[in-house]
Amino acid sequence: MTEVTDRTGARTDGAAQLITGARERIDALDDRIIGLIQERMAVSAVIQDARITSGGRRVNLAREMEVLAHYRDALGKPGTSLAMTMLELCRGRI
Ligand SMILES: C=C(O[C@@H]1C=C(C(=O)O)C=C[C@H]1O)C(=O)O
Repeated sequence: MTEVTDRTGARTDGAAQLITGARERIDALDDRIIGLIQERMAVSAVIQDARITSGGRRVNLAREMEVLAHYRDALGKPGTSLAMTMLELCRGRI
């Protein structure tokens, strides 16, 4: 059993190679997801700043309900948790 196999938890070299390649794809996907979240945070900040400058409030709960429903419809109940975390990243804690 090679060192690669130890790191993956696989019991065969073939499985270890498959896992190593798939993990590289996951790391690349995670980089893209993080980049998209950072892009979303920047766009969200533009909206919040415009609303505050106009005399409004940072948070708009009706819109947040739409965002939460969007994620729940696509991903199920854990999608709601994911969206809540993302909203916190975008507008801070409320
Ligand atoms: C970006 C907005 O402002 C806030 C941030 C939101 C978001 O990041 O999706 C949603 C609603 C608001 O609480 C908006 O009103 O669209």
